[in-house]
Amino acid sequence: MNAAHIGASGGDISGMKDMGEASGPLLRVGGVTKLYGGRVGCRDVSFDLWPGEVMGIVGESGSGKSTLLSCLAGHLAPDQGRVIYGGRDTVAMAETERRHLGRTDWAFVHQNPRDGLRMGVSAGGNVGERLMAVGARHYGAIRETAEDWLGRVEIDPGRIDDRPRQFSGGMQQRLQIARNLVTGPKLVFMDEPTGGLDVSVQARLLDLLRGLVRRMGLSAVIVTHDLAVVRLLADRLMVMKGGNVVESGLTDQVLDDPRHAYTQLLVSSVLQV
Ligand SMILES: Nc1ncnc2c1ncn2[C@@H]1O[C@H](COP(=O)(O)OP(=O)(O)OP(=O)(O)O)[C@@H](O)[C@H]1O
Repeated sequence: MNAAHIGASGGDISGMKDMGEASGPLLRVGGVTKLYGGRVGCRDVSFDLWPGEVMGIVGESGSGKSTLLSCLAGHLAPDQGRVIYGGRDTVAMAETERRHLGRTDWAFVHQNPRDGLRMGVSAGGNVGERLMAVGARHYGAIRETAEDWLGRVEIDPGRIDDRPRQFSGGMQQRLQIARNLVTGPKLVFMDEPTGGLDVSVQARLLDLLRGLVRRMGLSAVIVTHDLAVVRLLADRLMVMKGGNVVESGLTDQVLDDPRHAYTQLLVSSVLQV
């Protein structure tokens, strides 16, 4: 997907004229740096994300994946750099505008479904709430859409009135995905979406995610330490180490022919498991 664009991303996003145009990148990340005191969270990260493209970010624990994702999604203010969406720098945006984007154009899937769901609200309420946040008002239509979405994420629509805590971990994660996707976001951030689940549950979730991403033509940035996740979902890959991107490229290319010694180690350590 978008192979013609691969490699077009670079460190310098100044002087680019097509920011925000329909034919241009959906997200332009330039020189994003976040320090925690003297410690590097992430340093000078730049890339373009094109419509319909899935970018995977991999690396060992502490490599800076979550810090970068938080900076991109506006949960954390970078010390330097720009995150251009729709022609506007979201770093410089007012908090209220960023929150609006979070309801309309963006979605964020947390590793722990408890961070992305309202545990005291029914499954249908969790999905319906997002629709209401973007203006839906008709109760019958909201409930119908919620039922449809429960089905799409393989949850029995008959359980629409159950609370998430009555669901298994895998079901909770699928409900979180339904809550996030029901409004048709343009860009989805995912932080270890299959983390903390049993292997068989992970496989089913991955399969479901892959289907949804492809069918909806979603653009996504997915953080994971699991190379199987990026192999299945990501068009392109960035490998992080010590807060820096050490290698990037088409997923299959990077995984099948890793250039950087660290990526070679990551790939070979998976093969040895
Ligand atoms: N709130 C914080 N305060 C201080 N240092 C932090 C904070 N959050 C992260 N760091 C440091 O920033 C670096 C990158 O951490 P980060 O959590 O982004 O990595 P990660 O690749 O997401 O790791 P994991 O896979 O374990 O979540 C690490 O050295 C970490 O110790």
